[in-house]
Amino acid sequence: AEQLEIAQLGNPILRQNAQPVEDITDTAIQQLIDSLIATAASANGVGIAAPQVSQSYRVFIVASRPSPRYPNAPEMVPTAMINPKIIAYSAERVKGWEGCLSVPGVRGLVPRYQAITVEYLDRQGNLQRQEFTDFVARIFQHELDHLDGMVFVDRLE
Ligand SMILES: O=C(O)C[C@@H](Cc1ccccc1)[C@H](O)SCc1ccccc1
Ligand SMILES: [Zn+2]
Repeated sequence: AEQLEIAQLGNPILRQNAQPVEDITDTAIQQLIDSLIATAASANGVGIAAPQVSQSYRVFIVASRPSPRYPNAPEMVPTAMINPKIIAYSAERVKGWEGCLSVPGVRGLVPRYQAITVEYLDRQGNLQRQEFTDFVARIFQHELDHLDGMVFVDRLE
């Protein structure tokens, strides 16, 4: 699949509220998912959201893997999450370092819920309900923000 250009902060597409996906079987959506996976891999990302490749749809990829800053992050198969939402979250929030492919060269300490219960449709259209903690929870919240026109620098305390 093709690698797509990543919109940079200042591009209004990053500030829009993305649209829900109506038809998951649409080949355009399936191709978008493949391109998102390829783009995240080539950019060494652990996640990427459709608005970052200028497609204002509610879909993102979570692809956690160990990194120097998060050495015990789980190795995940890159997972497409369509029309995702958080249905429960922990009281406590944890600060952690984040970066963003749309904000190069910037790192910041961002407070995120330590544990979340989420629902999303997978690329086969099956409803998934899962609990994520720590780094994977952080990536999910970072990517969900992108669908709501938010960027991590908005959350720096
Ligand atoms: O722009 C994005 O959405 C990709 C983000 C994903 C991320 C969110 C929260 C915390 C860490 C990463 C990153 O830019 S991907 C690059 C990266 C990879 C591992 C650790 C930190 C940053
Ligand atoms: Zn980002």
